[in-house]
Amino acid sequence: MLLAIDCGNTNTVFSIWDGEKFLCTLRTSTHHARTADAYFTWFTTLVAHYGITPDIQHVIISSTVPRVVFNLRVFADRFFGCRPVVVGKPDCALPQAPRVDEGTIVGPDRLVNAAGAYDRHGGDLVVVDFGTATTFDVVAEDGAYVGGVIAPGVNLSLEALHMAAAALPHVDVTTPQKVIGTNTVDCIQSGVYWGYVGLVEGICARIRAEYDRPMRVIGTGGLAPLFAQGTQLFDTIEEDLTMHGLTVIHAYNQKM
Ligand SMILES: Nc1ncnc2c1ncn2[C@@H]1O[C@H](COP(=O)(O)OP(=O)(O)O)[C@@H](O)[C@H]1O
Ligand SMILES: CC(C)(COP(=O)(O)O)[C@@H](O)C(=O)NCCC(=O)O
Ligand SMILES: [K+]
Repeated sequence: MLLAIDCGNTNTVFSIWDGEKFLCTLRTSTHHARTADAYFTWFTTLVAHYGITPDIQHVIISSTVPRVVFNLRVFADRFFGCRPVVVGKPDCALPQAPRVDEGTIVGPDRLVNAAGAYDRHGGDLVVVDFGTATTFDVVAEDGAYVGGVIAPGVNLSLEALHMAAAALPHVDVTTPQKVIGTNTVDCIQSGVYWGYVGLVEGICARIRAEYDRPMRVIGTGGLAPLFAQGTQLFDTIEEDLTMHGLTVIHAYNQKM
């Protein structure tokens, strides 16, 4: 069995892959100070709760936070006796090398999204990932990551508004009932929700115009289903896309 770990700037997600399906998906906040022992205590408690007795032989890690990788490596080594594959490190091969400016270190999550999306859909894609940042990853005809767009994430924008304006409260993102808010909270929710719908529609339209070939748009990340309610933009929403990409890259490295 494979343990796939996707560490974002906000959340770290663990999924157990038995070769055919994911047995479970566990989520914790991202903390570089969390020790290998703490990961294991949390992990064993939750898998027992789900009635799973995993037999982990392999671990693959993608992390947008470099500092957490050390403790995750120790976790893999100490508890599963294996050396993890870490996406973005020289010893992790990718099915298609990215084509970007020399010296650019592409976020591993974006390389993983590209590999997962290409495996499921073929090339000529935009993957929109609603994470801490909202990222747009362009996947070429041959499956290579060829660039994209990074925009501030939805929750980051809400937090910035609350921090900068003395009279504005912190609010959660939801689908507003109306565009014209008649109280402060509704006004903020409308601004962020419809602002983001406009942002993703506008950026994808411009990507399509510049790319000059038909492209499909795939949405992923925690907030993707919420935004899919407000636009016809997405061909599909796949919440497990990053995890799927990790299984694809792991299988590719096994064959090497
Ligand atoms: N279903 C949800 N409803 C509301 N907020 C969510 C949901 N899922 C994720 N979030 C929030 O969206 C943001 C991005 O989450 P996530 O996709 O886990 O980011 P990352 O991969 O960058 O760690 C976080 O602030 C998280 O709390
Ligand atoms: C853009 C990101 C911060 C997104 O991270 P996330 O929202 O998943 O936490 C991450 O992919 C990153 O640090 N990228 C490095 C720069 C780049 O991809 O070009
Ligand atoms: K992201």
